[in-house]
Amino acid sequence: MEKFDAIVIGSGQGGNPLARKMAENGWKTALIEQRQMGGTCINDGCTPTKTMIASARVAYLVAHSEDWGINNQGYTIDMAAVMGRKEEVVLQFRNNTTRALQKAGVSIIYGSAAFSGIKTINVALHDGDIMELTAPNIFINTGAAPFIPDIPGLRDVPYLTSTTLLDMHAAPPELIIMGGSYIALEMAQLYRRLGSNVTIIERSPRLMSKEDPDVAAVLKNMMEAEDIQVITSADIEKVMIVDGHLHVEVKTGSTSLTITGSHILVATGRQPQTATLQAEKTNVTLDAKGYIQVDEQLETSCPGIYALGDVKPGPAFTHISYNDHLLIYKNLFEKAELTVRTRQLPYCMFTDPQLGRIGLSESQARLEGYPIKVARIGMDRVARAIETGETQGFMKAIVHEHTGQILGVSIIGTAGGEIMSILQMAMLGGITATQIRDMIFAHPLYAESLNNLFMSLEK
Ligand SMILES: Cc1cc2nc3c(=O)[nH]c(=O)nc-3n(C[C@H](O)[C@H](O)[C@H](O)COP(=O)(O)OP(=O)(O)OC[C@H]3O[C@@H](n4cnc5c(N)ncnc54)[C@H](O)[C@@H]3O)c2cc1C
Ligand SMILES: NC(=O)c1ccc[n+]([C@@H]2O[C@H](COP(=O)([O-])OP(=O)(O)OC[C@H]3O[C@@H](n4cnc5c(N)ncnc54)[C@H](O)[C@@H]3O)[C@@H](O)[C@H]2O)c1
Repeated sequence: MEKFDAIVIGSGQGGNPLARKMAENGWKTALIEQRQMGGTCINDGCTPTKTMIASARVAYLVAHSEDWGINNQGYTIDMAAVMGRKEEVVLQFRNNTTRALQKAGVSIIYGSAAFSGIKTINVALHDGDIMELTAPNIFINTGAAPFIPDIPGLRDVPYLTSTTLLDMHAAPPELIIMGGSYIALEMAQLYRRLGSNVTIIERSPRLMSKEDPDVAAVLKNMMEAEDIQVITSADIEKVMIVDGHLHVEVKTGSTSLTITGSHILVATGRQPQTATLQAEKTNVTLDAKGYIQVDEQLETSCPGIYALGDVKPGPAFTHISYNDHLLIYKNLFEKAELTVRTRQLPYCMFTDPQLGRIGLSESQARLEGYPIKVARIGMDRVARAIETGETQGFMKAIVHEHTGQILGVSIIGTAGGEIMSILQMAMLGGITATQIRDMIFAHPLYAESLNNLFMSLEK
């Protein structure tokens, strides 16, 4: 049995920087990965999707170039080039990750890890051997994988997940998407722009159902403006193949529909990758859904074993996994007393235009009884948006009525995530709505309209 100071299971967005820093601090560190370095974000998630979304946006701009007074003679999509570009960026990020870990002296072990005892791990190596490891400090960063709901017929058809869709070398002619949240909306617009006919089928009454109704309404308009069919309040009753074509039987209210298509993408959420970890051999507790339970400092019920990223309950974003590593690292090596309780939770959905979000939504703030004022301005009143011809969406900020502090932000519009981040900084620094109303921003930035956003409170 080989002894280490630290073992990281999974090359996720928290595990990689943590392994590197521990090794740089002199800890003998092993990182075990069963697939590819870089985990979901680099290989199947953020990096490939955002790279392809960039190609899809170019296709959209070329298709609509006449709106900006530019005529063109038509265009074709070179899917091999789109995929090649995506694969190059993924490879670059994956190789950078591997190099950084190797440089720091991390022992990278390719194989599938499972606990064999409290602080001991067996790795089923890719060559068929078993390697035994032990360490006083173990960090579980095994992430999540697509959740496939139990719908009659679904498992009998060749359904796609976000991972397998990204491996297709042609856009599906008719793509049915189950789900109406992050993955569904980003993929719907991406593949529509690459030539697919797309139908979204969402169980909740609206898209992105955790967001405010006005946000969901803009998202629905955005999808429909690109001829993406959106069906909400939908119960999928059955999936089958008829004459080589997919049929999805849907009930919405009292109406029954059959949606047909060539491909179906299941985007109904993700589940933690803990099934093969054999956590029962340690004192690590899982919840009913298989997530690893942690305290506010991300330590599991077994002292010395921590969990980072999507494998624990809570928001599943790359930046959260990354911040998990920072919290653990600072607590272990710098004697900080950081907890997850007070940290900010920004996020951005990369539809075009983007949805940038942080803090309380308007509905949440009202439900929780905060005394609030709502600042709101349509993007069609933002000078920069009018000039660039991209006026979909709005900026909205939830402001505490008495203190002027910003409690939450929803920006749906071009550069929505970037504008949200400006207000995130204001929230962190305690800068009030009035201060931002009167601040000088360079003209004519999108940010300049933050003046007008907070002027709307005076009306
Ligand atoms: C299509 C898509 C798009 C996304 N876009 C965004 C985005 O734009 N922004 C954003 O913030 N988030 C996005 N996400 C979410 C983001 O990818 C995850 O939150 C992020 O990757 C965090 O992952 P992690 O650190 O928990 O682990 P992961 O990155 O999931 O890595 C876990 C690793 O552990 C390995 N592993 C699992 N079990 C074992 C085992 N037993 N032994 C050894 N290795 C094991 C896995 O192979 C994997 O490589 C997206 C996700 C998807 C699917
Ligand atoms: N830009 C980003 O940050 C980004 C992008 C992609 C993914 N992600 C992360 O990946 C995770 C997974 O994303 P996701 O969109 O798959 O999951 P999700 O959990 O956000 O949404 C799943 C959606 O599927 C719907 N649904 C569930 N069962 C259904 C059914 N039987 N029929 C129809 N609809 C059904 C739900 O109502 C929900 O709207 C998210 O937690 C997100 O944090 C983030």
